[in-house]
Amino acid sequence: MLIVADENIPLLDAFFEGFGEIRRVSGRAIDRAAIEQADVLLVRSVTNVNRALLEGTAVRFVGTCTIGTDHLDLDYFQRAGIQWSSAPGCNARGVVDYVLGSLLTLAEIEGADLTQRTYGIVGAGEVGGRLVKVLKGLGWKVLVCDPPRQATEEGDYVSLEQIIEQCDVISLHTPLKKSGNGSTWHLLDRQRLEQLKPGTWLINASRGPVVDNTALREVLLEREDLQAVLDVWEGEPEVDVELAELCVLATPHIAGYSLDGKQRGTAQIYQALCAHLGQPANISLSDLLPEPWLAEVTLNASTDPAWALATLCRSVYDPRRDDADFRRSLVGTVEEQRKAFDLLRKHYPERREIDGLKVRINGESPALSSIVDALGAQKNA
Ligand SMILES: NC(=O)C1=CN([C@@H]2O[C@H](COP(=O)(O)OP(=O)(O)OC[C@H]3O[C@@H](n4cnc5c(N)ncnc54)[C@H](O)[C@@H]3O)[C@@H](O)[C@H]2O)C=CC1
Ligand SMILES: O=C(O)C(=O)[C@H](O)COP(=O)(O)O
Repeated sequence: MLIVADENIPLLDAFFEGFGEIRRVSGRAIDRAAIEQADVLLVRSVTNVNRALLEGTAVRFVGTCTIGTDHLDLDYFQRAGIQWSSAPGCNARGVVDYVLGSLLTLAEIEGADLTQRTYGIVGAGEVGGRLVKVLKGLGWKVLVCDPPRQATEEGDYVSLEQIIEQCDVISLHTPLKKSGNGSTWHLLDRQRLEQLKPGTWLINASRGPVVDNTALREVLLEREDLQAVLDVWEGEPEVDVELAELCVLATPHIAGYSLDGKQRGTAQIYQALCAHLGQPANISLSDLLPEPWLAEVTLNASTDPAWALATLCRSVYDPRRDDADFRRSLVGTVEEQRKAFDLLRKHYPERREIDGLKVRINGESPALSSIVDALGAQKNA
């Protein structure tokens, strides 16, 4: 069996060498010639997999080690009888940690009290659902907009219009659906961006085109009260540099780039391929994932809760480092910037997730205890 795989998929040998030959290719360079003889194609989000790529090849299984599937032509897969799998939820925790880190930075810059804001989460699936749980666990006011879930599930949902009217913070976690019923392309268009409440913080770690980037640039230029955090960009790896400069935090699509999340994505696709081939999945991620570099954090019971929250989040991840690296890369020609975008992602440093962190509290503190619980970190007696 020949497996053609994006070279940026971690643990390729550990999970897939038993299946046959693995041929590594740069994700953006995967073309028909590269996959002509392949039986299995393993990709990440940068490879568009569609009829033009697949028709006439031997590929019968496509795995994407990502949550998002907007780079896959699923209708064509169905028509052509091609099996496929994504990795639902694999890096959702990483995105939650990114949003928490962004909120801490915004609060510091604005001198704002995070406990007094109203949060609007748009899209309450793997990422948004976990984020809602963390924010509610912290005792913060959260509104949730998810029309597809609202149509099929019980729950307290509001409309996007209510989110725009009532929320001080809006975080977007919908998939990108480019057209048709339920399209999320330019979900935040110029009109909706103009309607944002004074002082709104807008965070987009979903897909770039969910926000009209040109309109956002223009609105940010007109309205100094708005603050934006962008991890994803229309047209990435090419980025609107002026828009990036207007953002409080700008990062190169790394919100979900925890080591745990990336390796979990590979493990999920391994399991899906085993199921496709009718084989047992004997390799376990827990045997491969290294111990976190930071095993434990100790807090004194007298620690201020806001300080404790910031310390715990930042001990695991602080998006200001990624923001600084990204801004340094926004120089030179467009081609150089595109390469830099990909290189920052390819050589991303090890980052772990908050729920792998052990926290020891010296003494009794119900306030600190509930913060640790809300973050999903582990309490060490
Ligand atoms: N920046 C990054 O590194 C990452 C970005 N992502 C992006 O985040 C997206 C969401 O991820 P998950 O939560 O795992 O997906 P999911 O599929 O579990 O949840 C998406 C939710 O959005 C809802 N939704 C769909 N259309 C909507 C609309 N118009 N308004 C409000 N809600 C709507 C769905 O009903 C669903 O509940 C992914 O599709 C991917 O594009 C995911 C992981 C990492
Ligand atoms: O899982 C997703 O969806 C994401 O957005 C991934 O974090 C994207 O990572 P790459 O596939 O672009 O490396």
